[in-house]
Amino acid sequence: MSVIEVTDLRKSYGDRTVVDGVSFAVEEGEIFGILGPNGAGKTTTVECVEGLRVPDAGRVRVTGLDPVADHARVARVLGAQLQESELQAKLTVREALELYAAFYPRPLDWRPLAERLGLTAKLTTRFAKLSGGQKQRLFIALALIGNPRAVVLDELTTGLDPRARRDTWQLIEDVRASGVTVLLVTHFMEEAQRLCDRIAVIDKGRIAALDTPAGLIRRSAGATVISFTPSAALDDSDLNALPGLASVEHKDGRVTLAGTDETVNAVITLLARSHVTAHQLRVTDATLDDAFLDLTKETSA
Ligand SMILES: Nc1ncnc2c1ncn2[C@@H]1O[C@H](COP(=O)(O)OP(=O)(O)OP(=O)(O)O)[C@@H](O)[C@H]1O
Repeated sequence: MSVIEVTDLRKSYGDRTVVDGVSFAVEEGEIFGILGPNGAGKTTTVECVEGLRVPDAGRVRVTGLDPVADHARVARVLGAQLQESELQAKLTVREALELYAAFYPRPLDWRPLAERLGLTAKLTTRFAKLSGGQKQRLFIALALIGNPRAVVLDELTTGLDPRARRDTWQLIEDVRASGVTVLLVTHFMEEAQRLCDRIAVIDKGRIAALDTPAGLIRRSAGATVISFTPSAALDDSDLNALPGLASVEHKDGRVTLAGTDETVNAVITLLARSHVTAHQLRVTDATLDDAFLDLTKETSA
């Protein structure tokens, strides 16, 4: 059984449909990413998983339980990261940990948890005095304190500096290594590429693609990019006829082609046949960024 199962989820606000038939399943021990542009419906989707919103249609199960009908039991198996505004400014780190531990029947011991998250030196510090990274670490601790099987982390690293973001990534990897399944909502491609086993790309309330990061890159047009400055002009019709070609661009005497490995081989053959030398030849893999733009471009046009 999957830890989280979402089947044909639909949710509208008034006459605006923001989640329009979303389905995915998160397996035990996975870091599963939900990636999408602003307003795509990511938060609404995970709030339905958490039982904070009631779906209009479709089915959501968390370890087989309905998050709305079985809200109390779901809250015990699914940890949720809190939004900043939900903690009182004067609460110390220790008080917050003790308070939240008291909500659960079998909480983790907060001391080793605080130690693991690098909060031991901050136990007497009030919430308002914590840095952005320390607050995020506390939110992770509070999401884990109930000893959940899975945890939802929504935009956890937004607003953090690059160092704090990297530290948080390490923590998320540690959380998974400790056996907790992670559902991660993010805007950051690099974060998704680095952390997630699989990613659902959500756009306008629908799943545009669901695959591993490498699979998403492979399936987008133009997974390989080749660029060079030709010693003599190449015939455009020859370039356009290259197999697997996704796009051709000419700029400042440089030719940039997006395509597949087949395109690379064919362009090399074409250059040799045309006796044209390719100066500063570069072949690079597309990034998840490129794949994301490609996967969401049809619906955003
Ligand atoms: N309670 C609500 N009432 C009306 N509209 C809402 C409500 N909550 C969200 N929306 C709208 O639904 C759409 C989807 O919002 P949602 O927060 O799910 O998107 P998101 O993908 O998480 O976006 P972001 O990345 O910007 O957080 C947005 O246009 C938002 O303005």
